[in-house]
Amino acid sequence: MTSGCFVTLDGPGGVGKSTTLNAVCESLRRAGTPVRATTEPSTSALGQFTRAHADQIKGHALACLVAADRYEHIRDEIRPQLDRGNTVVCDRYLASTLVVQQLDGVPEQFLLDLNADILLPDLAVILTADASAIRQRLSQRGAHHRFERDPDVPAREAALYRRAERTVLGLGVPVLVIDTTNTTPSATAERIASELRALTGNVASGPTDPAAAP
Ligand SMILES: Nc1ncnc2c1ncn2[C@@H]1O[C@H](COP(=O)(O)OP(=O)(O)O)[C@@H](O)[C@H]1O
Ligand SMILES: Cc1cn([C@H]2C[C@H](O)[C@@H](COP(=O)(O)OP(=O)(O)O)O2)c(=O)[nH]c1=O
Repeated sequence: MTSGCFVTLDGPGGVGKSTTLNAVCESLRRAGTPVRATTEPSTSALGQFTRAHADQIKGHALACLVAADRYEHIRDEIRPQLDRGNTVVCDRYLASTLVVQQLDGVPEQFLLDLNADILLPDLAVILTADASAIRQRLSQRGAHHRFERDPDVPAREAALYRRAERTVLGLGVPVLVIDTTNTTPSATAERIASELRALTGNVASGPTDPAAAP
C-alpha cells in the first residue's frame, strides 16, 4: 500500500486555518481521497494539557511541551494514518512553532534543534491575509488564547511567517503560501487539493480505507 500524503496548514490566529482544513478534507473526499483531519496541540492527554495551559506556560517550557506532543502525535496518529494510505491534513505544525515560540522569545535555532527529528510534511501550506481581514475574522470568531489577544502580535506574526516560509523551504519542504484576503475557504481548498495532485500525481485515486470515509 502506498503511503498517504502529509499536509500541514499554518498561519496567523484567525486567518481561517480550521475553516480551510474542513474545506480541504471535503474537497479531497469528494475526489475519492481517503483523508484524516488532525490538529496540534493534538487530542492526546499531552496535547490537551498543552492547549489548556498554553496561556500560563511560556517560552522554552511551552516550546518543549509542544514538541513533545508533536513527537507523540507523529508516532501515535500521523504515521499510522499515513501508513494506512490516508492523506493527513494537520491544523498547525512546524511553521506555527517557528512563529508562536519566537513571539514568546525562543530562538529559532533552539526550535529547529527541538524539532530536528519530526516527520516533515509533503506540503506545508501557509495562509495569509491582510491585517484588516485577520482583525475582522478574529473579532467575528473571538480570541482563543494570549497570542490572539495581544494587539502587538499581528504585525510580528506576519513577519515571522514570511521568515518561517524560507526556513521550512530550506528544510526541503514544498511550501504553498495562499493569500486568503479575497477568497472563499472552498477556493483556497481547491488550490491546495490541486497542488497536492500536482505533487503526487494521483492523490485523488489513493487506496481506499473504509475507516476514513466521511
Ligand atoms: N476566506 C476565508 N477563509 C477562511 N476563513 C474565513 C475566510 N473568510 C472569513 N473566514 C472566517 O474567519 C474566521 C476564523 O476562522 P478559523 O478557521 O477559526 O481561523 P484559525 O483556525 O486560523 O484561527 C471564521 O469565522 C471563518 O468563517
Ligand atoms: C501548534 C502550536 C500551538 N501552540 C499553542 C498556541 C495556542 O496557545 C495553543 C492553541 O493554538 P490554536 O490552534 O491557535 O488554538 P485554537 O484552535 O483554539 O484557535 O497552542 C504553540 O505555542 N506552538 C505550536 O507550535
